[in-house]
Amino acid sequence: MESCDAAHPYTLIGVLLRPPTSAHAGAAACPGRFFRDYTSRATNALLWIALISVTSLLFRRLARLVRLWVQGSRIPGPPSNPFLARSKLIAGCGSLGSLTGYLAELHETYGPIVRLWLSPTQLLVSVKDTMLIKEMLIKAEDKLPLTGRAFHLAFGRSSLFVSSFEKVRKRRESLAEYMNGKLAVGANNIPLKVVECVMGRVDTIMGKGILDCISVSRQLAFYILGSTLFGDAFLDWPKAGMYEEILMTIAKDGCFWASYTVPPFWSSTYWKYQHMCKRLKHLTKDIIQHCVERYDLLSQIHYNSHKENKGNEKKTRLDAPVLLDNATSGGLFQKEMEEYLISKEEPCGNILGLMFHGCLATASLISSILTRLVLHPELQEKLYSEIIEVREKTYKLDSHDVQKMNLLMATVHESARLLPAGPLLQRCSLKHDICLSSGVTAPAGAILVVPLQLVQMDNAIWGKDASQFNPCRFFSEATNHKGKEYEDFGGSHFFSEPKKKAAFLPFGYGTRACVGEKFATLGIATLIASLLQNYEIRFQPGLDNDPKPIMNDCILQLLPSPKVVFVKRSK
Ligand code: HEM
Repeated sequence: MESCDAAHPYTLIGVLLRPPTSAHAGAAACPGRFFRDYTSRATNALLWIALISVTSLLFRRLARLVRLWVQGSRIPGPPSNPFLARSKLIAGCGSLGSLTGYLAELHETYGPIVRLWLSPTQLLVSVKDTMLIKEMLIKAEDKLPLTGRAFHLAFGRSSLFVSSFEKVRKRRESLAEYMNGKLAVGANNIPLKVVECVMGRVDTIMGKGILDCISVSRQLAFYILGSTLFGDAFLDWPKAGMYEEILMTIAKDGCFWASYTVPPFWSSTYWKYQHMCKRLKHLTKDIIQHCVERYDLLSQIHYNSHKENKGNEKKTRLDAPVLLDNATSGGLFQKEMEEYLISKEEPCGNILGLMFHGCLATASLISSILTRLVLHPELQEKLYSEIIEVREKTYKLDSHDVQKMNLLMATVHESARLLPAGPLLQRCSLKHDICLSSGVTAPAGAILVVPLQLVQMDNAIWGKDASQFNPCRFFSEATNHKGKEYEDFGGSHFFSEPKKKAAFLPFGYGTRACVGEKFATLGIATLIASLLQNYEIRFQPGLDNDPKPIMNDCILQLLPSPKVVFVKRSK
């Protein structure tokens, strides 16, 4: 008989090779030993399983990395070792002023597709040729995981702005339908109310001191989007100012904190950021509550859920805000609103994400337009005449009338061309390699980008004056169609040349293109028309304003925000 203390082969192979009889005999002779034996073997087996899983995971990662290096090295680009990538990148961007400047030089040397190592595990592939851009933006369906993480960290669970296309596909479809239908109608009425609301505030701010284009644009964007999503109740919501401030602060830091793979729990600044995100969520719940009280949403939802049983006809509320009106008709935010009302814990991720992206992008475009208008008083006068001409034939200015204003629409497009919301359109394909018709294969996981400023200001496509502000370049087709209403306005009707059309990408293109393009274009144009109809925008007198755009190599720098005044027009 074996002693209880006898040495056992506590290894996987040992366990497998051991004759079963001895174990049974030992266990029968000493019952405590059976359990000890059993526990040790189970622990051993678990450790082995863990070791094998971790090793295979590491091998898979290593294999993916080697694949990335091999495939990356086949794409044209500067000869660089992925391990020395960061220092090369910093040197390249430093000497040429920005990443876009560096990419411009690389495209000049290596052609329309260029690779650049950002770190040993991060490969950036930049595409500049318009046909290849289209192909890439259709084939690459995912966004960078960093984007999804930034939204998730700041706003919580969401079914929009998530990295994987599979996860956003359904929500995108319902949102697109909603935006292109109801919001386009809502855009008719909102801007004038927003202009009145913001101008009331602008008068107060001007009384206190100086007003700059960026802060006015932020307020306009914030209120136009807020009142579109939440209804008129948003305009008199007392906490709107605080909401805007927190939203903008979170916008600045989002990507920085999301860049940590493990959240930096040790940093007090991180907790301050988290605290701010929490406050924003509370404020979102507050505005929903405010709307609920204003429009008696609860009874609407209740009424709605019982209407089929009772056979009642649906009541139409003409004054209902888009969000709430939509809630009653079973669309966009009904799920969020109902979940919130039931659980009181709904993080409102989609609402916050839309407010965040919509406000930032819309504010940037409005600011770009206002700056052009102050710089070009003659354009302002022409636009005013165009607005008055259309206005005389109509009862009240709406988005259908605005589509007839060719110069105004061209001004919105030209401003978007010269200053897109971000310097790069980014995509990636999480699972599959992307094979392009040029023969280049971008490996799965690579960061695929379109350098927007280079494409939208390419002399070869837009002509020698590509970097100049000239709304008339969009006119070729618009003038031919003068007087015709653009039912399907999507930003492309002005172009007669397919090359230019393909090189105009401020709202992206393809599978993950902006869902709010039509709404934003029409909403902003209607807003600018309402603004110019009532006010003239001028430089603040007595200040040293030099807002001329700066050209650095081929890259247009951000416009400085000129200090402005709004002068009421005499009717
Ligand atoms: C001037 C205003 C705007 C600009 C310049 C803009 C621009 C963009 C761009 C460049 C993208 C990425 C497209 C791509 O990767 O191909 C995007 C995505 C998106 N935009 Fe906008 N946007 C604006 C306003 C809005 C508004 C007002 C909304 C809705 C309220 C909106 C909703 C979205 C959504 C949901 C996505 C994400 C699509 C996805 O990831 O699947 N946008 N936008």
